[in-house]
Amino acid sequence: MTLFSDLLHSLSHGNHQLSSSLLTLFIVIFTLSWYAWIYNTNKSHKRTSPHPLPPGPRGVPLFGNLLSFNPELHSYFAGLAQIYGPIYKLRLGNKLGIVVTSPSMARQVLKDQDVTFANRDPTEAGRAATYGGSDIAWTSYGPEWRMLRKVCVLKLLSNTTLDSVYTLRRKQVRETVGYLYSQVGSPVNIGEQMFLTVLNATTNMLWGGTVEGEERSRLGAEFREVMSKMMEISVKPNISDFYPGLARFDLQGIKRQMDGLAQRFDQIFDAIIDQRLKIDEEGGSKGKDSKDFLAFLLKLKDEGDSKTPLNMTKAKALLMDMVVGGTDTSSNTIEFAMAEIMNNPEVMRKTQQELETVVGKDNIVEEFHIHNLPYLRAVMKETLRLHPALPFLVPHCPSETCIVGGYTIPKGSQVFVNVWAIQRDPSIWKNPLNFDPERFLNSKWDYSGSDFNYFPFGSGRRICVGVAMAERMVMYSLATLLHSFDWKLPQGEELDFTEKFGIGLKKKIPLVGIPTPRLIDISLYE
Ligand code: HEM
Repeated sequence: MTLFSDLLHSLSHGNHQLSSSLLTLFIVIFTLSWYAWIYNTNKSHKRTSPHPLPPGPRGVPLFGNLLSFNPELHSYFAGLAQIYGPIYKLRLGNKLGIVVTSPSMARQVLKDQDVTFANRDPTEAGRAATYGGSDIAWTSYGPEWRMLRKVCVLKLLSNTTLDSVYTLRRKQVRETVGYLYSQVGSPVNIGEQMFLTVLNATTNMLWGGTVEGEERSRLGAEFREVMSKMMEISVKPNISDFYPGLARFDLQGIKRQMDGLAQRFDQIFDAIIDQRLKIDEEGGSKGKDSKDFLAFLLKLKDEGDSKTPLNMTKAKALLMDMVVGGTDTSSNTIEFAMAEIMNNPEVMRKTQQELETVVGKDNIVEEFHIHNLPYLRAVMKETLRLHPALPFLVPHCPSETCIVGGYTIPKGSQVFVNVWAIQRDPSIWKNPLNFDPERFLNSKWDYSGSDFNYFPFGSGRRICVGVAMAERMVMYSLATLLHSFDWKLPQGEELDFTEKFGIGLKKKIPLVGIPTPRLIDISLYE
């Protein structure tokens, strides 16, 4: 099944059933406009630049290259790079896609011309989910984005703030340990448990000091439901993204569905914010003590910078980024790491040995321990080399026409940097498909994005804003899972590492493992 057959399927089965005559009319109009678009881009580009467009596969009228797309885009794009080279173009309906697959091209995009490429072209669903694209991930480079980024880096996701909300993360991780202990000897879906752990830990950090008890569980469950529906919709190929002229018709009803979910999400936020303001008004000690991201944001909103104020909509969009940006990426990384560790008994042994030395078997892992676990850190780095959560980063979009690798990249193109393929390139990495954490022990590679052979969090101005939180959450969860339990596969099952491309990269077949307790004192599981 190709990516586009999904799209045609949803068109014909969507709520907006198109009559065949209307569909024919659209096809005729858009075939003509597609030819006009190709003619104009080629002509204007030949007139203004001696540099050609990058090479690329021939497309068909109207669809461009979309019809031949394979849903596993990360490996499909890597395969095309073998034919067309480290930079090539794809026609995505009426849009131009540029795929970059070498460290030198990535450097030109993310470092040498960082400012030009520091923009985004939000999808219709992404825009609808984030208050019209008012969050960090979709806002284009400029004063608004700088203000949001500053709030995140200096206030919400700084080490000081993350330290101050540690108890809110810890609470969730300890609950998960308790749950796993109750499942000892039975198969557990590790990815699902980690998704819930990270999501609950994140919502705890967002508003965990504001709502308590049953109310928190109820809001958490509703939030989870809305989130998972949003993710489901976000991965559907949307005709409005490939033919912006058609966006206003929302032919598949994707924007309408996302608007509905965003509204539900907004109501949850409003309820929590009201509660928070009520606590503040009452002036009790609870309000003063409840340090969570919401408390930080509301304080910042009042103190804000007058030129680019942080209004309530942007504050909510920021909270949304924390959840969407942080949950799937971190939990998929933990799941892949666990799969690789379970597949490599020597890696499991070394990891547990390190934990025994640093934490001891009569103690539980605390987050501060992670600074003294170099081997586990190397395991996380190696996991992100082989399985980067966002294999194309978040696509970049040049604000003006520019030259990369001697080719013209027109303003407004969608640029996909295939970090997945670069981090598996045999000309860069020895035995690239082997899981070998040792290569990261005492190595120069880190998450700063300064080396274009290894940059799982991106590089330059748009580098992931949540690196510090991701590192804490992934390391702390892995350390806890491996310190508290031994893990084995259910009888007769084999590990499968097939990856599935969606909002990010995840395991196609969920990892199921059977936990056995390692600690003698059962009170350490409470
Ligand atoms: C293992 C976990 C994670 C990985 C691998 C990851 C990776 C990335 C990557 C590759 C980008 C795009 C960089 C680019 O476009 O050049 C990104 C952007 C972003 N990430 Fe993460 N991320 C992770 C966790 C998190 C967490 C925990 C948060 C927040 C709490 C977060 C928030 C964001 C945001 C807001 C952006 C957009 C930044 C911008 O456009 O300025 N991420 N992330």
